[in-house]
Amino acid sequence: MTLVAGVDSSTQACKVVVRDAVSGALVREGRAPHPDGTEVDPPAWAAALDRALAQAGGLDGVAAVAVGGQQHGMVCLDDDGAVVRPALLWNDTRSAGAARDLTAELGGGQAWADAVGLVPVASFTVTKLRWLADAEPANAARTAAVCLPHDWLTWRLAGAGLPGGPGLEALVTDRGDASGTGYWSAATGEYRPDLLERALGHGAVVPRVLGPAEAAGSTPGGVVLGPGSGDNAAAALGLAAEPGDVVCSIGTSGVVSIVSTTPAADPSGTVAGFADATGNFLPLIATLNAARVLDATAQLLGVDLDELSRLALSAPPGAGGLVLVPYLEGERTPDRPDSTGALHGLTLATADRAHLARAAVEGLLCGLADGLDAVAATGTPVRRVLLAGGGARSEAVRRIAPAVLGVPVLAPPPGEYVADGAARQAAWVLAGGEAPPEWPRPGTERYEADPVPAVRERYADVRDLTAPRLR
Ligand SMILES: Nc1ncnc2c1ncn2[C@@H]1O[C@H](COP(=O)(O)OP(=O)(O)O)[C@@H](O)[C@H]1O
Ligand SMILES: O=C(CO)[C@@H](O)[C@H](O)COP(=O)(O)O
Repeated sequence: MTLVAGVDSSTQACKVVVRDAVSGALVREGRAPHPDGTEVDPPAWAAALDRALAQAGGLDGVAAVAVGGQQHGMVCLDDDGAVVRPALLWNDTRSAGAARDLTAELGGGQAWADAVGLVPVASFTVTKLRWLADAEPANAARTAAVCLPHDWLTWRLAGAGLPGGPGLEALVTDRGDASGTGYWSAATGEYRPDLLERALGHGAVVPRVLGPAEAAGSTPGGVVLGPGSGDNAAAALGLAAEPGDVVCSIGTSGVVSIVSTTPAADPSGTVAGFADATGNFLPLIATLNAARVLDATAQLLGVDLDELSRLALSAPPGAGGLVLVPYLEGERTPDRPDSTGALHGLTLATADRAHLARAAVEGLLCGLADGLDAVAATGTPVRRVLLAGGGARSEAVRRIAPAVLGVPVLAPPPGEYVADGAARQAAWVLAGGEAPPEWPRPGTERYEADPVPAVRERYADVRDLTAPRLR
């Protein structure tokens, strides 16, 4: 049996799956938590990967491994390959001002959409580089190379950091993750070094962009490395999503993405024109507030997530007019980095646990419903909507989603689809060929509900009525 491993180095944890390269059958798995916060020292990811791999039985007998990872995080390296400062993650909003500056400097959203298929918001790497240049010029000056979390972990697996290990020139990435930097275009397949230099103040080494099944070298032990990808592109691969398939992921981020054969370039900045991990495209919207809205509401109510789900399902659709605007981390879509969450519509009748639980689920889903409208407007007809991410383990989310989104949703069994996608990519690198190996598609359970447009209408009325964050 030939084994392959897939890694998901996501916001909250590192997950590893080891699968049979031919059948895709799960053989072993492991996971380890990541530190909290929106700034993380990359060695903490390497330590979590080591722990998760050890729990999964290590790479013994594994022929190939690939890494999927949270997108956009800014990993700056000096000439010797040492990390310059802790990485700013995708959900760190301190670069919101830099995003506004960069957008204005290039002449607005249309110019950025034309250049790289996206308009800067605080999540994208390019804005973090400008923040670094403005706030920490000495660190910006020391930065010789810039890469992303999955690129850095792949490079470490190749032996970087070990005596005689590879240098900066060996950094590699893939189309999926490169397309989230703001200085690589999914439409042209080319870097825009001028945009990186505009942000950072000088040029820097960037990872070579590999093809979807191109080997990224090997570990010192001889395990073949796949190019890896951003977590959303890897999830699409793990779910075997095809053009027209929408993946709605409820993890730390809320994501709605659609596999498409054509690149997207939305000058409003709502939809980011990313690439996928197979050679296609992945227009995507992301929110900063998804599963953790459920975590926070459960904590507020002093219940676990199963009880939160039960409470939410016991309240009526629309929660009697109670609306939770879920901007607990600020927000990216819509672009409100300085906003906070809010509760509207409190009455004696709605001031109870069940209504609040329902409002939390509906609030996060309303953000994703706006996202579904936006990705559907990019022109690729929506074939089906798949639910993924840790938050999809909530029965309330699965049952309320079709009412808020207005379409039936398909829920695959709970699983680690990002890590699965990375493992499938590793198997593809071994097998070669034009398409990834055919592994059995995850079965899905279909959830349907009568659409309740009033939920989104009331949400739209109040979502901008929030207080600014205290800085
Ligand atoms: N049964 C459940 N109900 C609701 N949320 C859940 C459930 N199980 C896990 N989660 C949530 O899923 C989130 C983690 O999801 P995951 O997709 O792994 O996140 P990430 O990829 O961002 O690290 C956590 O916030 C966790 O509370
Ligand atoms: O910023 C984005 C997508 O643009 C996020 O989706 C990150 O990629 C983090 O993903 P999770 O850890 O929440 O899965």
